Amino acid sequence: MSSNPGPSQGKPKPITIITIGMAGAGKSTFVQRINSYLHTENKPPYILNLDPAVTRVPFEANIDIRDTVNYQEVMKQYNLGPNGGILTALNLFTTKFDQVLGLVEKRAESVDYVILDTPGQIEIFTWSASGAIITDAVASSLPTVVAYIIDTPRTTAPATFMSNMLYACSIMYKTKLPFILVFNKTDVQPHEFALEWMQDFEEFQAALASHSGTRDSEGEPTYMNSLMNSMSLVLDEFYKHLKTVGVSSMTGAGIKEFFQAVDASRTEYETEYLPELERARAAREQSLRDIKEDSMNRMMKDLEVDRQRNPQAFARDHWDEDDNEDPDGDDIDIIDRSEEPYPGEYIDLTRPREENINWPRPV
Ligand SMILES: Nc1nc2c(ncn2[C@@H]2O[C@H](COP(=O)(O)OP(=O)(O)OP(=O)(O)O)[C@@H](O)[C@H]2O)c(=O)[nH]1
Repeated sequence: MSSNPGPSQGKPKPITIITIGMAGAGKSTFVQRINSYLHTENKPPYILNLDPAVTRVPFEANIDIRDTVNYQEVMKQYNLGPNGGILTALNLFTTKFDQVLGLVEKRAESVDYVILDTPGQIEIFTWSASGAIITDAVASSLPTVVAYIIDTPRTTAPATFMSNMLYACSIMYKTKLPFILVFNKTDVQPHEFALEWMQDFEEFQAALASHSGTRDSEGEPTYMNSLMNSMSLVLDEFYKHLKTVGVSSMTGAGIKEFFQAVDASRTEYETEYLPELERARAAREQSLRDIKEDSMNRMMKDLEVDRQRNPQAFARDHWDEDDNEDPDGDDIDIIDRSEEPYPGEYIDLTRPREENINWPRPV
């Protein structure tokens, strides 16, 4: 695994797009659309399908999880339901992910974009250990951006919109990666309403108030209504860190703008994510060094206590460098007990091996 995803001499490293979204949001159709766009731009991408349960993908994946793990077999063998089967299949595949990354890195010189299509059940990727391992492995090797696909026609109700944004927010803070909100299916429903709600929380609160069911029988705002009002203020901060694009995976509208957002994310990755990653790496290494040093200090302290308690023994045991010279020339002092006559043998003290030994008897 490469440890330097930063800009190098010559061709910049390919940027990885991880597509995530609720079931039916249009991830696969979107991947197919960006794939055909990149082909027309003469920049064919490298595609990974990570959905083991998908029956048909509308694109030719370079690496397909289904070639490695048979999800139906996993369900049978491990006696699992569909979601457990998908999760276990993804876990099994993750154990081989270093090979996947090796293959991707081999193609780094010839491709500009690597695309990951993830399982339809969003939580299987976003909240599983394997999803986190895959995301971290890719992001520590190549510049990476998350494309969060939203089903725009199904997000026009303020409560649904809020749930979707909270989900996106949690993924963004979990991965800490550059994040693009992709409002898909704009051929059916333009996404301007969402932009207005994101730019001005009062617009969102007004939309919320105009929806039925937001007041109880006494005319007071319901608990949900108050909660969502407050959340809209909280999310205001989250919206500032986002790029948004409206696309139609059906017609291809907005795809060019999507790639402008992706290319802009490279800078964000290099200036924000990468230094954070290197800081985390350095902190981890420092903490390992600290643990080692602490153990060493404790061991030396213990030795010091022993020396003070028993200075004569210490004087006898004093390690003389000259005494330590190995006549054979190989400086190994470790004793191999397996050379002894009865290595590791259980000794039954009640039946001494040599009869002439006078074992003390209990009185
Ligand atoms: N009108 C319209 N329909 C779309 C668009 N994108 C996807 N769809 C439709 O939305 C449905 C779901 O699309 P998929 O690409 O299968 O969605 P997905 O998120 O990959 O689905 P799962 O992986 O099963 O969760 C399909 O019927 C698509 O034809 C779009 O931009 N416009």
